[in-house]
Amino acid sequence: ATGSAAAEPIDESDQAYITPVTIGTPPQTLELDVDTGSSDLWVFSSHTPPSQIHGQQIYSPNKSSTAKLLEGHTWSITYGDGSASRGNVYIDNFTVGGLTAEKQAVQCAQQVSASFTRETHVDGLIGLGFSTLNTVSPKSQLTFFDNVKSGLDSPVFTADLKHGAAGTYDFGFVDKAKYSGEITYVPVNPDPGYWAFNSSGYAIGSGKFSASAITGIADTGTSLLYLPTAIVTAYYRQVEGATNSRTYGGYVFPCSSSLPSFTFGVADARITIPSAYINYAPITPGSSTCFGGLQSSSGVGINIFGDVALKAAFVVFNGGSPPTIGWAQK
Ligand SMILES: C[C@H](Cc1ccc(C(C)(C)C)cc1)[C@H](NN)c1nnnn1Cc1ccc2c(c1)OCO2
Repeated sequence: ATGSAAAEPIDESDQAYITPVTIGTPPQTLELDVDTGSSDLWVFSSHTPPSQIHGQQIYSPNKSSTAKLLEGHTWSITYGDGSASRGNVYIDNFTVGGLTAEKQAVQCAQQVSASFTRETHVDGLIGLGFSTLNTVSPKSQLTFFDNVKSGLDSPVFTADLKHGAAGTYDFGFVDKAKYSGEITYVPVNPDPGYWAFNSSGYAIGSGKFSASAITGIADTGTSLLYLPTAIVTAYYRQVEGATNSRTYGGYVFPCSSSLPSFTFGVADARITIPSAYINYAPITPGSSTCFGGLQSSSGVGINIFGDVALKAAFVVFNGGSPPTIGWAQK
């Protein structure tokens, strides 16, 4: 089996991407944020206090003839940006891009933080990290990918995210039409539960490539690219008027500044992020000060190749044994 689903940016800065899914019988449609950096599949639901719902679509298990409460199980997650949610768990049919997991654990929110309430377009998250990170207790649950993997033509899913346009998540196959050149695969360390891999170094603009092993995670659920401070300061040294703002929590610069591109290595392959992707967004709508799409990882604790990096490439998340991750230009 194979599947293919759209990944639509929720705003003009590609802060997050949403993918349509259907849950239950008859099918209820929600739009979820595919997140390879976490492993809980949770949704706004009929159990979410109305005061915490601000336009989101909800899943009502009591309207699904195939929903079954997972008795005595709860979940609670706090994300690295401080966002959080918790609730109970139902087992139901879950379909993404024409691919159905019959008995998917659908975690229903009974509480969401203000950051989720504020994001009216996001009805929940599909965690596609490793199932070891799932927070359901007392028995942790499998991700959608782990549930459908054995039935896929190939145990993979791919991300083709785009800047200001709809991209795709494919399941079970690698679409040759979506990339150019060759895909370079490198090992993944699944122990932390993320798609952790080593980048081989970086270059700023047309500068020379600096070889250095950078361990990071490929995270579709994070907007920006977070790298070691030394790399980030070297980058913004080349940007007129760039400052590291305590007020805005990172590097900002005049929106009119010209920015160098940023290249990162994957083994002997090179992925170049166009400068436009690093001019992330005005600090507030209409401001002439812009926030950088490349920021220091020192406050985050881990290097994250988020959407700013991912949308410059075609990425293969290979769930075989051993797991690997593939990167190609496009
Ligand atoms: C933050 C997302 C999880 C999320 C996604 C979307 C949303 C909104 C819908 C409200 C837009 C909130 C939260 C990330 N996913 N793997 C994550 N979950 N746990 N760690 N990370 C990565 C990290 C960690 C720390 C950081 C960070 C990033 O950005 C700033 O500081």
